[in-house]
Amino acid sequence: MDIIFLREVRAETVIGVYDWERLAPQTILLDLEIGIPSEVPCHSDDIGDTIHYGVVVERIRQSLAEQHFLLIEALAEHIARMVREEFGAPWTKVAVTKLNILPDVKHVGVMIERGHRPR
Ligand SMILES: Nc1nc2c(c(=O)[nH]1)N=C([C@H](O)[C@@H](O)CO)CN2
Repeated sequence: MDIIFLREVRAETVIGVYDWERLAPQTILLDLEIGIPSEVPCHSDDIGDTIHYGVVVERIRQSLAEQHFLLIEALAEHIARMVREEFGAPWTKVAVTKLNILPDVKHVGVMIERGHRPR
């Protein structure tokens, strides 16, 4: 399967289980791998045959501005579902990273995989 990847996408969202985290949006980083349904775009050279990564990023940022989660697990699941249901990806891997959350820990995060990844 051919895979589009996006590294360290910055997004603003309200996320966290504690009251102080619900007061204002924080910056998170997203890493995505998105399986593309076919090899057609490699031959057609046509954006209409693939998943437009710019549109994916805009959709995620828009959604996270409107929808808020307590857990990074739930946020990752939301993104994975959008990527699969709205963009037709058969498989995706989503990592969510929170910055400067724990003392003496650079980053914390979660990584999930959803869908089937053919060989
Ligand atoms: N497995 C998780 N553990 C924790 C989460 C989370 O989303 N998943 N969140 C928090 C707090 O929101 C934290 O970011 C602030 O201290 C704690 N543990």
